[in-house]
Amino acid sequence: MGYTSRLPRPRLTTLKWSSQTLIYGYPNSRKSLPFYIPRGPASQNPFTVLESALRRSSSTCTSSSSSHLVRRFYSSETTPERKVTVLGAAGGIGQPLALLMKLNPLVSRLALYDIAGTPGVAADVSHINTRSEVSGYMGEEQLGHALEGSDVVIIPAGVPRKPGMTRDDLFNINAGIVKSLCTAIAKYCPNALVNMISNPVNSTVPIAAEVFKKAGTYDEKKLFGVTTLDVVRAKTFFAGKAKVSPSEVNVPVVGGHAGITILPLFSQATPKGSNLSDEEIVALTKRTQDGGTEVVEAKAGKGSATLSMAYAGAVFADACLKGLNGVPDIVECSYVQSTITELPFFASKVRLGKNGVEEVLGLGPLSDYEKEGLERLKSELKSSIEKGIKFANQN
Ligand SMILES: NC(=O)c1ccc[n+]([C@@H]2O[C@H](COP(=O)([O-])OP(=O)(O)OC[C@H]3O[C@@H](n4cnc5c(N)ncnc54)[C@H](O)[C@@H]3O)[C@@H](O)[C@H]2O)c1
Ligand SMILES: O=C(O)C[C@H](O)C(=O)O
Repeated sequence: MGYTSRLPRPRLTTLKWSSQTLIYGYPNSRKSLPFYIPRGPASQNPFTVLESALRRSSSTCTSSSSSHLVRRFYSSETTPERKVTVLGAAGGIGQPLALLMKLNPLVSRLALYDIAGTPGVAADVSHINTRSEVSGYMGEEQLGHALEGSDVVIIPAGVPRKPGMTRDDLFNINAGIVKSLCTAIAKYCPNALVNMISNPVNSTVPIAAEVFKKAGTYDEKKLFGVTTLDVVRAKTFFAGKAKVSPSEVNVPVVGGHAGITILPLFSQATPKGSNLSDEEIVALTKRTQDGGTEVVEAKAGKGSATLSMAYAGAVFADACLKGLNGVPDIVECSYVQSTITELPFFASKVRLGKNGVEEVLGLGPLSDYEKEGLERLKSELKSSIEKGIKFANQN
């Protein structure tokens, strides 16, 4: 693949340390592409504005981390070392997500992996003077290096939709990609938290679970389908109608991540008192369910949501890192193994902690409209889960 195939022995090695720069490259090869990794002091971190935005919206549903605790965990002296790996890092989501993770002061090592194009993305992102050391990996033979020692693995690898397609139409290509990436995760970083973005999420998460079970590494607390973009959309659309600031809104979104399986619970939206009519709630629900399609159609064949997804992915990964670091009361919606309905996987609020999922929270009181929506989504979600499980065990 690309430049790696021309290299004698593509083993990344630390060639030189200085107080500012770590140079990764290939020993004895003048052709190798060194990555210059700035190691500036945390005080130069330009992330402050984005950091506070992430902190504010990191409670998709709720977060009550006190500001002094957040400050303590963000200080460079006490923040633990955390490695984050992005698989599919050169893609439409992968690139802005790599940027956002480079801006996150909780990350000390950022590994960027793709089947093509990673050296350029890694070199580019590595010039940003924030805490983390960046390294790029390309081609299957480097996947293990990308994953080793990782605390959080984010997976936006695979093909996106074009107009007229459902997310399930991506299954034939993306199921195999997810299966092989998860096989490598089981081998190289079995304890990492896995944030699955690749569609169809309703099936790719069960595929990942089956792969981990076969490898003997499955821990249901560590596998997440990223449904944060549904929450981000629900907040934005609700705020527009209720004429409040989107950053003040909280709306849980439950179920799954495709069409009617996306169920926003506007009856639980805060701030309360918006007095939206039943018709307005129905329209907001439909717009949230069709949010992905709205972007796919607007992009007219050039892919699906990338920038808003990178933002949502960064918010969710940030919440996972805070949980790992022991920040209390980190609650996000995510598609996880669940017993809150009869379905084995279901999206709901989850409390994140040092081991991943600390608690899967219940649905709370539902309106009659939401109760109907819940019953309506179950058969589609069930068959997407079964399709994923069958694929993982047949292939
Ligand atoms: N969960 C969500 O809310 C959500 C939102 C938006 C998009 N998505 C999904 O995310 C996925 C990626 O979307 P995108 O717009 O970034 O697509 P993209 O085509 O722009 O990028 C995908 C990247 O994956 C890489 N890739 C392909 N096979 C790989 C492999 N085996 N290992 C590593 N990398 C590999 C490609 O080289 C490419 O760089 C799609 O499946 C899309 O449907 C999910
Ligand atoms: O809609 C898509 O295909 C991408 C993603 O699932 C989204 O919700 O934007």
